[in-house]
Amino acid sequence: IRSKRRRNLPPGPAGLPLIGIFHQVGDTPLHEYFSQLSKEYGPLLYVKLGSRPVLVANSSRTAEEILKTQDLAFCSRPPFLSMSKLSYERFDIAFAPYSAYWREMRKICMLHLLGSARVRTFRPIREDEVSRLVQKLSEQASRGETINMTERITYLTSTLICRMAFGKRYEHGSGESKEFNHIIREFQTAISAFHFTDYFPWLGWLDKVLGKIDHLERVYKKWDLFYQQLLDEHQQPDRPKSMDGDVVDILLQLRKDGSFDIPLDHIKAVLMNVYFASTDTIATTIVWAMTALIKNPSVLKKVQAELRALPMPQNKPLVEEEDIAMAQLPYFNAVIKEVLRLYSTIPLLLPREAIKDCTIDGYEIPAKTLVHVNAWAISKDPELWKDPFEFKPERFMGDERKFTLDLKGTDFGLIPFGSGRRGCPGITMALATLEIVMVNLLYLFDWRLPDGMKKEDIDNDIEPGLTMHKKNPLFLVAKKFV
Ligand code: HEM
Repeated sequence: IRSKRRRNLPPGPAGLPLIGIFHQVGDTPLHEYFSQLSKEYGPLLYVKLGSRPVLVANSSRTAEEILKTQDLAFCSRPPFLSMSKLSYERFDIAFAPYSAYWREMRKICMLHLLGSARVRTFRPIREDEVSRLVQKLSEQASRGETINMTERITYLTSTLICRMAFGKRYEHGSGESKEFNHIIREFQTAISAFHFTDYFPWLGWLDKVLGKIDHLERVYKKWDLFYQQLLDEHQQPDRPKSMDGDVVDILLQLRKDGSFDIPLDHIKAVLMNVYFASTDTIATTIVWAMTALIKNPSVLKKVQAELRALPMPQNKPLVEEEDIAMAQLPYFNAVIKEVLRLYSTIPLLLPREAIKDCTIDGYEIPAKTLVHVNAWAISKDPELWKDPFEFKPERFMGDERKFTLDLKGTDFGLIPFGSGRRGCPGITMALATLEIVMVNLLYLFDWRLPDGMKKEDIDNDIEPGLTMHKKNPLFLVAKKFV
């Protein structure tokens, strides 16, 4: 009887039979499209994408309902085709369905890979890579060269994470580095590719006919080989002890101890998460930060003045993490928050799935509904944020409540790392990396636009995908300050 009754679903455009609202989205990024719809239909939106029912939370209150009050009902992930394939059929952390397996994996990773103590042990790698970056930038600065910041920063974060996770370092421009970049790009394209199976299951055969399944299989095989070689290298009996300590070593050691009793394929799935959840997100955030600062010279000047007042020993080539840990940097911290607010690195968080039928605001949400929390729209909500599209770190200064806001998902007006059971477990690693890179870029260099370019020429265009990449590279000119 219940299934025959019309459910009291949240409001939203009716869409067409079979395709829902797919045809209406066009080129508008999904987070912006949902945000526009919510102006008409309210903060809780229900639409169909193909035959898939989708719930979108567009306000801090509805986000809190999903990520906190009813977190347990909404803490699974949908079984999308590419994510499933590339995560070893969801035996990772990020795309795994809610289960005892996922809880155990997440607990082990928090304890051994991503907690503050472990993040501290990777400090020498962070400082070494940042000092290599500083060296490169100094050379380019002395020649007055225009620097492709997007390329530099992407290489930095990729190299950093590769060393921490895999114990590998590829020299910029080397054959190995080019090959690695190539398979990274293939992975990124494959994971965010559109598949009919996900939204139009009855057209799933088209994925096969169009060669999409074969392509996915090829990308999967290449990465499987890469992880297998890593595992083999790490298990060589003659591997020097001095090389121990990367994520592969930690996971293999836990497996040997018996405290992490999982097949090697599942270790590969975790390695995938660690690399792909970190590199792109951190690089993108730094590129947007530099974009915002070059477009807002008074903010750039103010944050540099705060950093340059740090008591630094003479002739030290780098601001180290120790120098930052001891300092009070309220304006710098406000700049980081404002970047994450304005640019929302992962605008719709990672998609969730309702585990069971539940009710929000009196509306019925069926089990298996795909759930998006629109972090981008929430952090532009004019009721929470004055002049929401302006870059104003000052909004986080002073004695307002927002000053103490901590990014960990306790204040639902700003949730760049999500919140609740599935919130980002890598936040400590992310913030430590963002901090050391940004402090050094701003302390050690003055920045300007290439000759003939005005700040109005820098666009905010974005690349479609889970992460909100800046579409066009950012070019800047550096001058060494000290
Ligand atoms: C600026 C950098 C980063 C941003 C903005 C970011 C943001 C996010 C967001 C929004 C989610 C989804 C949260 C949700 O569904 O509520 C997430 C999940 C996740 N992040 Fe991050 N992240 C960053 C860096 C990292 C790093 C450095 C790691 C380390 C490996 C990491 C590992 C993960 C994992 C494993 C998940 C899935 C968690 C789960 O499903 O249980 N992230 N991240």
